[in-house]
Amino acid sequence: MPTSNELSLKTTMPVGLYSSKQLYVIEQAWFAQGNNSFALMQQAAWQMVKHIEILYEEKCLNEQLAKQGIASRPVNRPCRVSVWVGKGNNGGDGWLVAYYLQQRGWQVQVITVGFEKQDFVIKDNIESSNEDNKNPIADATKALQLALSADCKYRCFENIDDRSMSALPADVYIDAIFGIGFNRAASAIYQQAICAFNEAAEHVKALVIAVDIPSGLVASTGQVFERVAIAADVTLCLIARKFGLHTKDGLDYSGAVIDIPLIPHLANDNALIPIATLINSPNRLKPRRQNSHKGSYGHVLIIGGNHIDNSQGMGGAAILSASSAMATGSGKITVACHKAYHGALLTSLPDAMSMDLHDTQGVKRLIKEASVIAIGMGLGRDEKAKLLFTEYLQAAVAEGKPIIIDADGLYHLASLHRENHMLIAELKTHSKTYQVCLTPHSGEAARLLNKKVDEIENDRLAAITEGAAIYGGDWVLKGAGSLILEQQSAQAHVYVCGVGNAGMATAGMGDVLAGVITGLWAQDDLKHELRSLHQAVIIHGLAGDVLVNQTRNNDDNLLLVGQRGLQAQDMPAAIRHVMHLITDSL
Ligand SMILES: NC(=O)C1=CN([C@@H]2O[C@H](COP(=O)(O)OP(=O)(O)OC[C@H]3O[C@@H](n4cnc5c(N)ncnc54)[C@H](OP(=O)(O)O)[C@@H]3O)[C@@H](O)[C@H]2O)[C@@H](O)CC1
Ligand SMILES: Nc1ncnc2c1ncn2[C@@H]1O[C@H](COP(=O)(O)OP(=O)(O)O)[C@@H](O)[C@H]1O
Repeated sequence: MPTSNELSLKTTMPVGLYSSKQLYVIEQAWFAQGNNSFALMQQAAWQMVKHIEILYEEKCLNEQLAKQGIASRPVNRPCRVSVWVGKGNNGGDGWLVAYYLQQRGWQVQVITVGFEKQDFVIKDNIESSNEDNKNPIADATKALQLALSADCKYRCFENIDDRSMSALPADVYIDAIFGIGFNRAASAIYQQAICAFNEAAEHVKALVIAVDIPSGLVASTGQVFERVAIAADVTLCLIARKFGLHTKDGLDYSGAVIDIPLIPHLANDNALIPIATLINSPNRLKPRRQNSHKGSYGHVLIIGGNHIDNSQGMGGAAILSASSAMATGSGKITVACHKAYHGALLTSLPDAMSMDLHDTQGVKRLIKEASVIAIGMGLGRDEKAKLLFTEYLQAAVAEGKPIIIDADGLYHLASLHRENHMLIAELKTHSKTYQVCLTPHSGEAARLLNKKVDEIENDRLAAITEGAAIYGGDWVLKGAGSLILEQQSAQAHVYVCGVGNAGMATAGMGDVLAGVITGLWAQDDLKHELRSLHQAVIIHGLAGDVLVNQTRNNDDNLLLVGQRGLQAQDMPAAIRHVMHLITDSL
């Protein structure tokens, strides 16, 4: 997570993200050219060993610095590694890593999971049986045989009560139980092994390194079943970056990701276009033209902030969206909210104009004038609110306006879809010519797609794709590693947001995002890419990161603030700061 000072300097390249299926296609294309699969496994393992040694060295150095000079790296004993292997090729990688580390002087213990006794019978004709090609020996078996022939010590994992698993306190724990072949909830023995691994590694404060992907994490979705997965400090990602490392649970289990690309991507077909692109940096903005005026930066209309039957009030939602749109630099803002909030609006944002949400003629006149319309934040879910939503959305479509639909607007949209209301088809047609954006979190997406929240969460990529196909427009599926689907360009593309933090899991952050999108879209002095949806999501995430890294001056005391207690109302100042940092100087 960058500090605000680093932010101005740090630009990272977008990274293509792939599914397991694509990874297998890349490998097969390589083998089809006559390249040897075991040689690839050896190359993978050898490169990983080099990384493991460097990573362990770095960890020791950092601990040494923290303890002010007290060396923590073992000086009078070998480094110790515990390598946990499963039966697939990921386990094969693990056996070879163990073998090479032992050759490098490490004290090695392999813990096997899911093996039978006969798996460990030493075969002395591996090379010859492989050469006849009738019964080629699996790469993972060859790797195991090589390690056994070099006398690598191993133990079979029995169950979680087997305390001897932690008998060898290791400096480094390597996870090679499952790789990209993991695709369903693990059976009991594997679950126990994963939990035992995590417990033992934590107990001895070892460096935890996952081979290719942490075991228990599904490479194509980022799903973890029942929170059972290896919690890695570092993942050594082979061949190509996996989608699941960067969204949903992936962020909690992968640690730092280091790429080991190994081979070129030879397969030359559409199947190998990355399923998504990870982005961490916004596009840079040009300074404003000197000869410009407020009209040059658009007029935003926020429709929301209702007060339902004199009880529940949601004025803050519209105010947060408006302040955030203003912080991005939009020229003019009007908020159509309940009259009860006009005072609060003008107190916190005197720059905004106000309109009574229930003055339908007045609001429709504004829809005509505005450059972008955001609707739904705190609009309410009752029938009266639904009528307002329908009427205003119809007007915005009829006027050919860019539209952002968020929060309660999405609730009503789902109802209209169930009723087969013609507005759904009209909105979809509208989205082919004008910018339209829907910004659901998983709960809202579930309603829009008439599914359970779990179904959405278990395959977020499938959910966003289905949503965009049904309703049209660009989509943000919010949450850790938000997905952004843009279909305005010739080919729909999905981005994964690589910035932002869990401090942003707080009420009002979505209203802020809707404001950022609206504010950017209004500024048509910016080129398309600079006010794209992914640009808005990145700016929003970076603003959240700036807030949790800032130092606050409280009287004379400098206070470092973190994720807990982050408030949406602090976001506009941070957004403005990010806008400044990403703008080239004159
Ligand atoms: N090809 C190459 O040369 C290279 C490959 N490389 C390495 O190979 C890795 C991919 O290997 P892989 O395809 O063998 O998959 P992997 O994850 O090791 O194991 C699959 C096994 O687990 C089982 N299984 C799955 N889910 C399960 C569950 N929930 N509970 C229980 N069992 C479950 C599954 O069983 P099945 O589904 O077949 O019933 C199968 O037996 C990749 O990540 C990289 O590390 C690199 O070395 C580069 C060169
Ligand atoms: N753990 C997290 N990591 C990164 N971003 C997050 C996280 N939790 C929430 N956010 C972001 O904060 C915003 C929350 O939106 P939402 O749930 O709609 O809030 P609200 O409805 O209260 O305004 C989204 O942009 C989301 O991506």
